[in-house]
Parts: sequence; C-alpha cells; structure tokens
Amino acid sequence: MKTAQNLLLALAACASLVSAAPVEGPQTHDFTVHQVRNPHYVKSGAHALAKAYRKYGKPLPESLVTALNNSHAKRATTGSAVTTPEDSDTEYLTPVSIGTPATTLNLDFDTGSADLWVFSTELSSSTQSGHSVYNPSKSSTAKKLSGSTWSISYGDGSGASGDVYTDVVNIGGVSFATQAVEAASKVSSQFVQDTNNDGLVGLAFSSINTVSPNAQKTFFDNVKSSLSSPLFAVDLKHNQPGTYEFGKTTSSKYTGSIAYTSVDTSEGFWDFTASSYKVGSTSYSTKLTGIADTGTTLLLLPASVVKNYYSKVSGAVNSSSEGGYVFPCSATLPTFTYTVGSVSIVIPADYMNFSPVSDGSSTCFGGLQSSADIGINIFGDVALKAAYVVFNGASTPQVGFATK
Ligand SMILES: Cc1noc(C)c1CN(C)Cc1cc2n(n1)CCN(c1cc(N)ncn1)C2
Repeated sequence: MKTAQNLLLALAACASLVSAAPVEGPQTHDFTVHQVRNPHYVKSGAHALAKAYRKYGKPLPESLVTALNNSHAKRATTGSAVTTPEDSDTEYLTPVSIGTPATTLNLDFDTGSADLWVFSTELSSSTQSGHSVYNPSKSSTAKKLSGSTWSISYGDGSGASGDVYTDVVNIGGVSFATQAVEAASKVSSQFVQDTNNDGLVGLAFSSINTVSPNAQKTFFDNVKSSLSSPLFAVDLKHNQPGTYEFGKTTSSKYTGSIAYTSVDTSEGFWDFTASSYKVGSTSYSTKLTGIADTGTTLLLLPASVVKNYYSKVSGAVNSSSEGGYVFPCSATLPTFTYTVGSVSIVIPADYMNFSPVSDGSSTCFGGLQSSADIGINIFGDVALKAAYVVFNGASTPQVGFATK
C-alpha cells in the first residue's frame, strides 16, 4: 500500500501544481494557470492524501480517517467587511449574509449592545417596506429557538422585540452555523423610517444579551475561539467607507503603535479610561472613563468637559430647544484630543461639527454633547472614527487605539 500511497500522494501533489503546456496547432491558446496562494490555507498531508484516495474511488485506510479527524490543521479564520456611513456618519452599515440560501442585510454593528436582531417577515408589510428582511421560513438552515423572545431599548428611546432562530451568519468571510438571529416582530418608529438599517449586530459582551429565558452569544463570542486572534478591529471613517476586521489587524490602516488599555466588562460594555484630554492646545489632566460604542453617533462626556470645549467656540450655546450645544456653522472649532497610554487621538475640528440642526440652517449641532443625563460617558462614532480601534476579547479583554 505504501507504493500505492506514495503514488496517490505524488498524484495529489502534481494535481496541485497545474500549469498545462500551451497546445500547438492551427490555433495557439495560452492555457497557463496562474496560482494565487490563499494566505489562510493551512496545508494538510492527510487531507491531500485523502483527496487522492477519493479521486480514485479508494476507501480511506482507518489510520487516514483517524488522522483527518484529529487533524489540527484547523483553518485559522480572519475576515473583513466594508462598513458604509449613512446620513452624515449617523450610523455605519455593514452587509451580513444570513440563512440558506443567503439573504444579505445591511446591519449596524454596535459595540454598545449584544443582540443580533434583524427586520423580518414577522413585521407588518408596511413596517418591512424599504428594508431587506430575514424570512426564516425560506431558510433551510433556520431553526426556531423555541420559547425564546427578546426585547431591547436603546439610549435614544428606540427599540425592537421579537422571537429567535438560529441560522448561519457570515460576516466578511467569517461564518457561524448556529448564530442566534433575533427576528423582529416589532420595531420603533426610528427604525421604520431608517430604511438603510435592517437591524443590528451587537458586539458588546454577551452578558447583556436580552434573549429570555436563556441569553444568547454575540457573533463575536461565537467565532472568537476560531479566529486567528480573538479580536475585531474597527476602522470607521468620516463620510467614507471603512472596515470591520475579524481575527486580525492590518498595519497599513494605522500609524505608529496600538496602545492597549484594560476594559471593565462588569456592565457588559467595552468600558475603558483615557488618561487625559485636550481642547485645542489646552491640556486637562482629567481621566475620562467611558464606553467605546460604535452604535452611538456622538461623543458624550461630562458637562464640565463639554463646557471647557464650547468655551472656545464663539456663539456656542447649550440650547434646550435643540437638545444640546449648538453654534454658528461658520464658527471656528478647536480639535478634541483623548489620550490612551502613549497614543493621543486628535479628533479634527470638522468632526466636532456634527451637522446643521435642520436642512439649510446656519446653526450647527455639536459632535460633543453632555453625558450628564445618561450616567455613562460614551466614545461614539465622532471619537472612534478618528482612530483605528482594536477590541481584543482575550481572557482579559482590552481595547486598543492607534492614530491613522
Ligand atoms: C436617528 C439615529 N440616531 O442614531 C442612530 C444610530 C440613528 C439611526 N436610526 C435612525 C435609528 C437608530 C436608533 C438607534 N440605532 N439606530 C442603533 C442602535 N441605537 C443605539 C445604540 C447604542 N449603542 N447606543 C444608543 N443607541 C439606537
């Protein structure tokens, strides 16, 4: 059998080096096959040998079957997906494929919550209108999580609720076969109107997942152990597409080094502390503890910090009618800098002008607002899009920041 095995192995080896010689004749075609190496492929002799046995219809020897089952050539996985800003960076939407055959929904990746929920056929037709929806009855891999329900409400008073299925979910090439997919049967008006948004992917800690009676794991918690590295990296940009990477960081996406700091997960968030901040060139040695939250649009910090900032903006007022600090759109704004370890993230002045309070208005709403009414500071998209941010889910979670 050895000879036969060697032959099959040799055949298998040849089979992987296909580069047919050009065929001479009345017409000449170039049949050269160009190999492109798959950087993620982990070579396995047992798999190559088994391929040869199968190719010639030979039963696999017991030893080979054992080797295959024990093969530690587990594919280390990584993936990357493009995320696109909507409505002046109000939110960032990323395509996610769900079910068999797959349907692609554009979802809001939210490191501030832990439910993966989607618009579904369980909503009224008028509510579904304009959205891509998940139809579990059309997915051969959908399984109802019997007796489970979910209900979530967000800081801005929006929310959704429904029942639960497990199904295959693929994000940027990283797939999990039995992800809890929370199908919405009710959504609040903010979501109905937002036809760009087909639901959310929660990337906070699974401890705050709302499924009852048994909380479900986030997509990241499900895939974490199979990733090359237990992390996801977030590269949000101002008015242009960015990326969510799973299992890897990409050095060309940032400058200098990534400064990591500890995370307090006790509330289920990526809660970290910046050691100091700056308004323009004025430094404040005040620590800022808050959550890294991709699902919140703005930067929400203590009233004292916000006051220091807008004291440098001529014409700025804290408007009760507009619900926060506003200023003349022509005002010159200072930058805002937050420091994590050795890295200082400078938020450019134009990020600090969120948008006119309404179309055509010459009064603009600030990207920095007070967190006083919330009870927690939130480093939302205004802060995060100035950085390359790594959410590391190792046994001691960390969050890392780099300039870009
Ligand atoms: C309008 C609007 N405002 O902000 C967003 C996003 C929208 C988009 N859209 C109209 C409606 C909407 C409302 C929410 N979302 N989407 C996403 C989840 N929300 C969060 C997440 C979180 N971590 N923290 C607080 N809320 C509230």
